[in-house]
Amino acid sequence: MGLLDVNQISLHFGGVKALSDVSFSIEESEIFSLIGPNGAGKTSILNCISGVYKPSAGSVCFEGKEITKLKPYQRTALGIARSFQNIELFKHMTVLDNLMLGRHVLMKTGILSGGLYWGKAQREEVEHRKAVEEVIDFLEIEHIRNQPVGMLSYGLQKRVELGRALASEPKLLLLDEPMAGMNNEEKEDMARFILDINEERGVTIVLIEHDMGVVMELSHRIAVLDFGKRIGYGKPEEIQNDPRVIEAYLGQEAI
Ligand SMILES: Nc1ncnc2c1ncn2[C@@H]1O[C@H](COP(=O)(O)OP(=O)(O)OP(=O)(O)O)[C@@H](O)[C@H]1O
Repeated sequence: MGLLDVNQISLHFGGVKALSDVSFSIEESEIFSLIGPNGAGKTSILNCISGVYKPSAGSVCFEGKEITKLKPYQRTALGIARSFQNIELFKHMTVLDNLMLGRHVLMKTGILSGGLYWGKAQREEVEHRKAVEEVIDFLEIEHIRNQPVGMLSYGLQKRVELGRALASEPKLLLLDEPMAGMNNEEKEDMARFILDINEERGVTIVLIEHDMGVVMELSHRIAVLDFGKRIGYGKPEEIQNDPRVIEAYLGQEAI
């Protein structure tokens, strides 16, 4: 049993088989990448893990408990956080406020009880602020903490989105193309943050990324998808030497 077990999941949209009988197991503290051509089913898997999609068959287990039927917010509360392929932040709000929203799932005092127990709510607010300030330090975004997110460069917005996911103190972080659209310097920064999140904060990471240099360098293990099927599974060097993977994906990338 791993931290996350995906057991024989299939996902159909009408006649389209987005996923067919896909299984893998992710160990605690791993960086695990999902790779494959466009439309192979990578984002669909992330959606089945985060609860946006319910698989047509199969199950998803987190820390040994089945979560297949849980709603996305219930999975977030268990410690599963994600970033999106297209940035999904509140653009008119500041960096700080966006990160505070990331803590929402951990807040015990609601608006009503906050009114009734003012002292308790205030203490909780201070604690959340402290945790968010720590994420701001970690991601080196002090200088933009009070700026509206919509004013920031694309690379910084991606970093803030990562920060919002981190603010919920996840055990498992799902990253869907965190480096897409970035220049080389921004990519290097993002790769360093992903490594630090994994090594220093002990967060297990599922990464979807098209840059094979980044994938092979960061990943402990990889699953390769093609037309919704798992065609490769193993350590980076095993994947790089797997004839089926080379034929379906890596060879095509090289061309
Ligand atoms: N909501 C949906 N409705 C219908 N078909 C969908 C839906 N979501 C995904 N699909 C289909 O499922 C298949 C897998 O898509 P998915 O987005 O998971 O692939 P991907 O590997 O993430 O691709 P990319 O690298 O382009 O993001 C595709 O054929 C896609 O068109």
